[in-house]
This record gives sequence, structure tokens and C-alpha cells, in this order.
Amino acid sequence: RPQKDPRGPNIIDETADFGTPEHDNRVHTELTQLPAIRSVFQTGPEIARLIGSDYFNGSVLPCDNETAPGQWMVYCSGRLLQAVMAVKLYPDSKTFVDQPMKVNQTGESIMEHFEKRFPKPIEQISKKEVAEFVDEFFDKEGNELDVCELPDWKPITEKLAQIKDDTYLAFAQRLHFIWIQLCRQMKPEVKEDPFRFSLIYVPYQFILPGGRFREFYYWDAYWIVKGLIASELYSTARMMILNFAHIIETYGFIPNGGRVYYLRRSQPPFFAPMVYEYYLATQDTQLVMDMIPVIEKEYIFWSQRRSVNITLETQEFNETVRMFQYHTEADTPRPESFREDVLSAEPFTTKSKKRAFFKDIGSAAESGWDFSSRWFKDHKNLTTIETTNIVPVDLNAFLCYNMNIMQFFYQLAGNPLKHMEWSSRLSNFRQDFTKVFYVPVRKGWYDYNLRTGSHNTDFFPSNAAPLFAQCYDPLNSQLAVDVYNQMENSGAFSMSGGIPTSMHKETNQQWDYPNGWSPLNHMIIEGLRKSLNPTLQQKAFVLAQKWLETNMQTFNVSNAMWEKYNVQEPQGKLATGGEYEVQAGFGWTNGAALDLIMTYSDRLEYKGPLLEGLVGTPPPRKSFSSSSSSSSSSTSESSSTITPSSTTGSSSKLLAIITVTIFYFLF
Ligand SMILES: OC[C@H]1O[C@H](O[C@H]2O[C@H](CO)[C@@H](O)[C@H](O)[C@H]2O)[C@H](O)[C@@H](O)[C@@H]1O
Repeated sequence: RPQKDPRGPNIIDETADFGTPEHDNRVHTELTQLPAIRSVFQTGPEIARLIGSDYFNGSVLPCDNETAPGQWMVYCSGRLLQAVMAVKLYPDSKTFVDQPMKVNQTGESIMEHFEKRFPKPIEQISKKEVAEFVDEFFDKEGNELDVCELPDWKPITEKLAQIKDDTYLAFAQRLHFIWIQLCRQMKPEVKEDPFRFSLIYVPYQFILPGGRFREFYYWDAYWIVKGLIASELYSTARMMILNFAHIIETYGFIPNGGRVYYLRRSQPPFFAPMVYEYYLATQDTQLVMDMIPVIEKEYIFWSQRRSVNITLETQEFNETVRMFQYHTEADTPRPESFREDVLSAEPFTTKSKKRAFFKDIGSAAESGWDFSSRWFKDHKNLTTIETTNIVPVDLNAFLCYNMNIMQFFYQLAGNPLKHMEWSSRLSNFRQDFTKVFYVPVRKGWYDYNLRTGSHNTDFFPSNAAPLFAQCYDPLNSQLAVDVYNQMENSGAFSMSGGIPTSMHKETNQQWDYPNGWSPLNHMIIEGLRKSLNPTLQQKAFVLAQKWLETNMQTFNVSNAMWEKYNVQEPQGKLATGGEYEVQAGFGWTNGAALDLIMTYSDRLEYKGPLLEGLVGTPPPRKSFSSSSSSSSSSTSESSSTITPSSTTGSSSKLLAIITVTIFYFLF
């Protein structure tokens, strides 16, 4: 979020409440006229009894003695967690599991105190008692993180200077400032005394999404890295990558987010694409060499722990192929949404049905789409969730992209044997991918359901993931045209604010209509842009412009970027639905927007009414060095060949920096 006082990277107005939950709530209330805290469930002895039931014995926990030996009894299971959730200590269930234990406390000592003080059943413990206990033994959430300085941040960059349109330039500059607000580093005690924290230690500073998300998130980081590259923050992007490498070395995979309670599930696999984007921008071959074994290690996680055999029956013979699935092993309520999960599971009367439900819930969280009609049997109700029956087209397209990147990296590394190995893996997988997901009569790729043996041919942006990941032969541009037409026929491209997540209107889930998310809008735009078809490339531009206008118009009235938007509304409105309030910040929204602005910096033109919330900060236009260079994005249009971004001369850069520095100094 931009600073109130945009004078430079290190100036933070101490009196401003930017970045605080209070500010988020206030802005949100002003915008939506909704109460700041939406309370869906009421407390009561029956609910407390339900929350206090035994969910842990014989179950697979989200973190345990092996992965989080000092923390699991507090953050991933146990009666204290249940008591906090039963009394609804905080409006957001995630708050408690983010609170560090006080100095000199351990998980064991806290649980001993708790058992001694409260030998009674959970439903008999009052909210006041729980609140006092938590205050005595825990610090405030977020206390373990400090804001940090971005070593590579400059007020103006060459890429920014190339943006032709004044309004887009002003907007991009505001986004460029937000990185400063979202930078965090861990206090030394997280490394020295890790068992007091649910936060997972990483060695370098990083950019977080914002709001309630005060830790790294795996797939968010891909769009954050894209945005950092657009902002020329290469060393910050590198630190993000090195943090993930450290995590893979430690755990063998990247968890959903940087907290111990996420240690049983991942998120869409975007580590290799991050390294690839970084390489394109910097040509840093050494980093690629260093990351090759790390990417291989992550790939083993997906192959060994997240794959499934599918038997394809043809008239002549049966063939078994191996595809990937989102499928966590954990089968207890998610600690960060414990109360919500227990209440949603209420209709299930047996332990085994509840466990299956929790596993499908966790698996949907692994997909990043938590939650969506995409995972529901009846396309309406969360209780019909069946994520583990679904073989998702996007996950498989992303792993196809991983294989492609690996064959390219091994070529770069001068290792022909490994290059051949990954090339043939890729080519076999692409063939199997087509067999499993392509539906000829519906001219597109769709999720496959193991239970029904059929495809879900409804519109979801994930159907376009193979275009983005280029898990098809780009020479077959008719295929891309067909996919575009299918999506257009669904009406998904006719919304005034961008592309919705589905056309299912009755779920009230955050990954459904009318909500539009930046990663999905960006993915479709990029998929069309990377195609070899000029008409689709033009469509990509139109969609990009629409999405950016939604972002800009909402920024204009709220002075913030948001996690997701209601794309049904012409003026850009905040999204609702799901289990928490829409969050401000926001890492991937900024990243996707900055990347799109840089990609189309030569053609974007804002023609709408004056956006008063944006004017005031743009540096004087006349001082910028002009450049006729077109796209500064990493991936060139009309070809799957990638080219590094172009740059202007260093003297003009210096002039721009001096001019803008003077501007900030004066104003
Ligand atoms: O606390 C509920 C859920 O919140 C996260 O999900 C959402 O935010 C993430 C961060 O921006 C994003 O990656 C995800 O796609 C969103 O749905 C978290 O990732 C979930 O695991 C968590 O249960």
C-alpha cells in the first residue's frame, strides 16, 4: 500500500495507520457499507462442544512432532487451539495461530499450564479465561516481523519511464511504492528460538501479500516476482527465490505459506517459473545452475506424493497414465480456519466422513482456490466438496511448464543427457495431458473427475492454464482460438470489470462469480498473448486494459490495492464471499498489474474520467527520457521464444533519477 508520505523508500509516517487491520477494516467499511467484521457463526455451548470434540486422535495433523517438534501441540492440534476457537477469541481464526509464544515459554510448558488451569471440558471454559491465558503466554500476531528496506528500490526506473500514458504512469508509480510497505524481515529470535513461532524461518527478507497474510505464500510469490522484475527490484526477487530454495532444501517441498500449520500442503508449483522469469530478466545463469537440483527436488514431491494413475479406455486397448492432483494427507480442520471447518463439517455424522471432508478442504486450499464450485459435486455447496476426486487441468499444465523449463535449463547448463531426459518427459506428458484433459466436442481442456469418469466443461479460468503454460503445440493456433471462443461463449469475457472465476452465482465462495482474481486474469491474458495468433493477442490487450482499469478505479477511491475484485460492477467494487474479509495490500494484484502495465507500456491509454486519487504524485512528464521501445515484458508476443527486456541508456536513467529525486525533495 502506498505511503501517505511518498518521499522515498525509508520514510514511513509513524502516525499513519496504513498497513494496519484497523485501516483495512475502515476502508473496507467505507467502500462496501458492510460491517467491518462479518460474523457468520454465533458462539454457544453446542458449538463449543462440537469444536471441543476429538479431531486429533489417529488423524494426520497439519504439522506434527516431525515437522514442527516444538510447535505442533499449540498450532496444529490440542485443547488450547480448540478452546480459542470455541469461544471465538478473535473475529479471524487465523489470528491466534499467528501469535508467537512469549520468551521462555515452550509449547510443552504452555500446554502443561493450560491443562492444569483448565481440566474441565472445553465448553465450560469462558472467553474471559481463554483471553487471559492467551495474553499471559502469547505475544501479538505479527510481532516477529520487522518492516525492511528494499536495497534495490529507486523512485524511478527505466521501465517506469517508458510508460507513455500519464494516468498509467501515475498508477504504476503508486504500485512501485507499495513494495516498500510490503517488505518484511524476520527478527533474529525467529532463527535463534524457532520453536516459539508458527512462522517458518527464511534467511532473507521478502514481500508478503498484505493484510491478514503476514507470511510468504507460495503461488502469490510468482506474481510478486513478476512485479518486482517490472519494478527492477532484481535482488529482492532473488531473495524471494533463495528463501524458497531454503524451504525446499529443508522440507522437500514448498508449503502453502510460511507458517508451520501449512506444512502438510503446498500450492500451485510456481518455483521453476519464478526462477525462469528471474533468469529472463537478469541472464543470471549461475542462479539457474544453483536452482536446478532444487527444482528437481520439488518435482519429486509432486511425482511421489501428488500423483495418480488414470486408466484411459479406448476401443483397442486400455492405457494407464500418471497425472497430478491436489491432495493433502492432513485430515483435521485447518488450524487457521479451525472454527469454520468444524462448523462446515457439522452435517457429517461419522468420524470418517468428517475426516474425508477435512482432507478435501485442505486439498482445495492446496489448489489456491479455496473455495470454489469447481470442487463441489453439486457446484453449489461446500459440503459436497470432492477435490480429491478431481484431476485438475491447471496443476497438470503448471507441471508441464516445469518440465519445459527444466529441459531449457539443462540445455543452458550444457548437459545434453539431462536435457534429453526432460525433453522426452515433456513430450510424453504433453501427449498424455491431451488424452486426459482435451474434450474434442467442447474444443478445450477441462478438469477430469475420477468418480464420474467425465469432464467438468463449465467455464473456469483454469481451463486456459495450458495456453499460459504452453502445454500444447503453439503452432496449432486454432486450438488457442477454440479455447478462447469457448470461454467467450460462456459470457465470462463480457463482465465490465474483468474475468470472473466461474459463472456459478450461488456459492458465496471467494473463488466464484462475481469475483475476479489477478493471477487468473493475468494467466488468461498471458496465455492469449503468448499464442501465435494476432487476433488473440489483441484480445489479450483488451482484457488487460479492462482489468487494469478495475484496479485503477478502485485504487482511486480506496487508495489501496485489493486481493480480489467484484468484476460485475463497472466501477470496480470490492469482492465479498468466503471465510474472511477481502484484504488490502496486495502482493499479487500489484505484481500482475505492474507486469501488464510494463508489457503494454507503449499502447495503454486511459480515456475515462479524471482519477483524482491518482493525480498529485506523478513526477513531471517532460523530464523523462522517452523511448520508443515497445514491450518491456519478458516474453515476446507471437512467439514462444523468450527475449530479455530492453533498456535505455544509463545517462537518461541517471537524468530521470535525479529529476524525480529533486521532485520528491521539493514536494
Ligand atoms: O485462511 C484461509 C485461507 O487463506 C489463504 O488463501 C487465500 O489467500 C492466499 C494468500 O493470498 C492465496 O494464496 C489463496 O489462493 C487464497 O485463497 C491460504 O492460502 C489458505 O490455505 C487458507 O486456508
